[in-house]
Formats: sequence, structure tokens, C-alpha cells
Amino acid sequence: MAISDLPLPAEVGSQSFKDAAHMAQALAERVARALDDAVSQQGGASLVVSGGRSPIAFFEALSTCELDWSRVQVSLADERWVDVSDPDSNEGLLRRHLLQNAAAEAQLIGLSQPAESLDQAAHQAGQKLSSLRQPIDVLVLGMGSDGHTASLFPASPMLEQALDPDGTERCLPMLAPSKPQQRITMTYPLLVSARTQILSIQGSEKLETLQQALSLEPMQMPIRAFLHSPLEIYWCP
Ligand SMILES: O=C(O)[C@H](O)[C@@H](O)[C@H](O)[C@H](O)COP(=O)(O)O
Repeated sequence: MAISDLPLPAEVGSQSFKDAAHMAQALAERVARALDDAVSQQGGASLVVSGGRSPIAFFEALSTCELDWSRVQVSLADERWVDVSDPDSNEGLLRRHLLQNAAAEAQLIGLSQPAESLDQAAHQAGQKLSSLRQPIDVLVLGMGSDGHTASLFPASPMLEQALDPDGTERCLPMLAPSKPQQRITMTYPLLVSARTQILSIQGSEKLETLQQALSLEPMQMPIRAFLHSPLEIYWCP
């Protein structure tokens, strides 16, 4: 099965690539073009990316793309509530793989900071994001095989509030079923306001997840809430 076999809504774009390396390079070039256009047209740009394992090749490729990175803000769709030095930290992942080479000049707006509680950490992250250019210019999402995206996890206690299109919070605390389970996530209204939205996924299992999501509600599979214009899906086997 390939992405073109899925009954996606007509307004959702999709591209297949022969392998992860080709997809990472194509995604980096697509994101770099969109950021460069935003800097040219509005004097600055905001990029929000996801963590996890698969974006590393994309981060490495994007870090070498030439553009005025000093005018680009980079933030995270979600964060694990751990120290930045922790191997599970998404900010640590970004610092190691994206904020190098040309992209070392980018302005990082991380979500993680020490706090008394996860709720307080999420509130503080939301306050930090008041300096993020909004609407977000470029959003890159991943997806878990359970249909989560960012840290919008099925069955998480605050998922309904996080998915509320009329919600006013920028960030909310979330609980992931896997360890480390304490997360901070950007909320749906903030994420879905992005001008350019790309979902980057790999493998047949994630195609099956997408196929399931098409017949489910966002509360069952949060990725469902993003399957409409202007989403573009990048997929490789
Ligand atoms: O913090 C995280 O883990 C990510 O933000 C998360 O939403 C990720 O995008 C998916 O879990 C997919 O991860 P992979 O792309 O590594 O499978």
C-alpha cells in the first residue's frame, strides 16, 4: 500500500518518496523554501517541528539550507517534561541536529523549563510562546501508530481541551501512554493555524493508522483533526 491508495480528502496533498533519505532531503528543501519566502515577505518566519526518532535526517538536511536563519524562530510542537540534557528531550534533539551549520543562527523558543509541576511548566511554555510569530509559518508534524500527533494522545486527560478549536491556551500538559509520559503540547488551534502544514511519516503501519483515522473522531485519533487543507503528507516505505 502507498499513500496514494488512501481515500484522503481531495484537498490534502501527498507525496511518496523511495526512502527516508530522499524524503528528508525533499522535506528540508520544501521547508527551507517556505521559510525563505516568509522571511522575504514579512521579515521573519516561525518554524514548529516535532520530536521523536524519525525527524533527525530532516533536521540534519535542513540545517545546511542557506537562508537568513537569524530571522527564523524555531519551536516545538511538543516536549517531554525532562531536562534539556535528558536523551528524551526534544529541545536537546533540536540543539544537536537542527541548530548547527547554517541553522545555528536560528532563534530557539523551547517549551521546557524547570517548574514546580507539569501544569506550571505548560503554563510557562505558553507564556514563552507569546513571542512566537503567529500564525506559525511552517509546521512539521509526525504521527504515532496510535494516531497521536505532537503530544495530543488518545485518552490523555486534557485531550478534549487541547483539541478545542476555540481554545485559548497555547500549551497544555499531556500524559503519553509510553514513558516518559509527562508531556507539554501545543494545542490544536495554535498548530492548525500554521500557513504550511506537513505531516512526515514512514512505513506501512503508519499508513494503516491514517486509514483508520479517516473513519474515526479526533478524540479517538487526534491526527484526524489535521486531515484537511492545507495539510501535505510526505510518506516513504
Ligand atoms: O515528542 C514526540 O515524540 C513527537 O513530537 C511525536 O509526536 C512524534 O512525532 C511521534 O511520536 C512520531 O515519532 P516518530 O516519527 O519518531 O515515529
